[in-house]
Amino acid sequence: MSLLDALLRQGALRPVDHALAQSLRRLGREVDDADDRVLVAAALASSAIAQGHAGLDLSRPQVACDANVEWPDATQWREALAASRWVASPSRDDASVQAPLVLEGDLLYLRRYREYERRLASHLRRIASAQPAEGDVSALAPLFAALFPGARESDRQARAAALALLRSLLLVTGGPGTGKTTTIARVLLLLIAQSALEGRPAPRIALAAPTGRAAERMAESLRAAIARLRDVPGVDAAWCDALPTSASTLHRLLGTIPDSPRFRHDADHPLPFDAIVVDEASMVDLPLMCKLVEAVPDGARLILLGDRDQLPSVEAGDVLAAITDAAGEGDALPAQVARALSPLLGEVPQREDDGVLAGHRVQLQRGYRQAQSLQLAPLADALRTGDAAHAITLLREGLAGVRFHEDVSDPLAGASRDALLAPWRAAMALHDPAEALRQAQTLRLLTALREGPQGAAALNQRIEDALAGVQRDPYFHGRLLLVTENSYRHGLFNGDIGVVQRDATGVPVAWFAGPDGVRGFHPASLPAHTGAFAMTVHKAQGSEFDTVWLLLPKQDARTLSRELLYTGVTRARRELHVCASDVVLQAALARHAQRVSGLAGRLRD
Ligand SMILES: Nc1ncnc2c1ncn2[C@@H]1O[C@H](COP(=O)(O)OP(=O)(O)OP(=O)(O)O)[C@@H](O)[C@H]1O
Repeated sequence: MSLLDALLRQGALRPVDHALAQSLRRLGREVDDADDRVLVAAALASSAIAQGHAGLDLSRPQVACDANVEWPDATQWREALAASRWVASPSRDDASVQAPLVLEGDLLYLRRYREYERRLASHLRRIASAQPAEGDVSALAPLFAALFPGARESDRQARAAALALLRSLLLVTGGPGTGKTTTIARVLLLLIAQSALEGRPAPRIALAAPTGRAAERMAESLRAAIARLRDVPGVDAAWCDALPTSASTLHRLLGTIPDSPRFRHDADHPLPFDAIVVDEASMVDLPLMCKLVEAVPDGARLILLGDRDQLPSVEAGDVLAAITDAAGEGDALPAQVARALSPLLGEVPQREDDGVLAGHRVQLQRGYRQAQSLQLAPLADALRTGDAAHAITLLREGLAGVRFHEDVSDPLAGASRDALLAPWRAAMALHDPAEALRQAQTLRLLTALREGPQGAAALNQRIEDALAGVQRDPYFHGRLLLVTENSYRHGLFNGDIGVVQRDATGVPVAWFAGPDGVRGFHPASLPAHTGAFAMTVHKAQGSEFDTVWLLLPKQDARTLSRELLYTGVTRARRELHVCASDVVLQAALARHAQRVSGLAGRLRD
């Protein structure tokens, strides 16, 4: 049996991957080029995209496909591909490729994804190598010192802000509550003050995030940060007034064109902004990040905020991780940059300027948000670093606000059932949509899986049965909804959460938060949606809840990883419940949500 047939028989390929291989086989017969290894590689390069990889790594095919087969030897496989007419082996920056597949080293790409990577790398280099026009930062020194009193004691937030003045491309990475938004509010204030001091118009600033919920949270945090800035001595109220207070989704920022994968803003029609700040950058996939950087005008700043330890984007990507890998830790600065920033930062450790992204990243380390009642940081650290023994000890010994329900596989049965349902029952008693939406954010049951008895779909069903009865109306008062596709017509986006309320006449209305208060829709007119009492950790990215119940499956599953656990627990603000066995925790923490990508290599060269 051919390898292609074996993979198909094991269910390791989707019909679309197989169809690609079949069409190459048909064409290949005509021209005597139908090597099974080439067809298999083509099918796997296609299926790899669906799993979030940019392409197929010939030296590690099992990363994209866990079938039980004997894989070809990587060297011979590469040679067979290099000899095929369907495969181009261009130089890294060659933009003239026509073949459907592209081989670079051990990486085999579908041409389109190799193009996304090539264009993304080239535009990141363009942005990174541009120098902002304003060179001298000394005039800002008094304001800088007022904003960052610890600037000379290696405060990372101060480092990030100072770098933002000098760099067109900056990555600010850090876990939840490390002050990314606070720092950005200060950066933007400094840019506005700089323009004012130099008699220039205030910079045009855009704030964006990959989902509507993340954009809302970003705007909320920024408004809170601006309110605090008004009390800092030396800060002019007019500068605060010039700060942006709303954020949009990336799709809205770039301007979707109905039925087209393209956006209104692109390299030929760049965004009309001087500074573009993108939050939750770990959720941005390769095609979208490519289109974003292409639309960044020459001379504008791009600031990416995110947590690289979180799950990567669902679609092909892990772009933030690749960029941060290429940029290094950022604990030391290239000598020239360190000198230019010394009026603000004093002495800063220096490093060789070794690559186009060196000195373009700062990792914030200290957490500030920690509620007294929730001692999350040690657990989050153990999960992030995959230290299973320590994580299990912490869970068993107890941390404030954290409950370990060891070996519990059904939190809807037994003692925890009422505790779980109580906040949703409380939301059902409310008649004000804004209040009900607020209450809806207080608790979430997060799962690793979507399907199966411990998947989000089945759990939602059971929660809805418990709340409204088996014979319920599908849109019962208090039902939580999760939008699962982007709809520009509605202004509703994948990941948006709504709540159903019955009006005085009993008609159901689904309410969602919007930029100017709540907005109501008739349920029948909504874009695709599901229940939202339980949701996957993937869908919860970019959101936070007062109380999180994290349920792991009874058995290990490929979707489990340290990134999934870290993302899940860091959604909790006040209280965290973990339902899992030690065996599954250990298996999950031994796995990385790794993604195959050539981006870091392209950015390092
Ligand atoms: N240097 C600081 N000193 C004191 N408090 C701070 C400092 N930086 C941030 N905080 C506080 O920590 C909290 C979290 O800050 P912020 O929202 O900026 O973090 P974040 O990294 O953007 O979080 P998230 O990733 O969850 O959005 C805020 O209440 C903020 O006031």
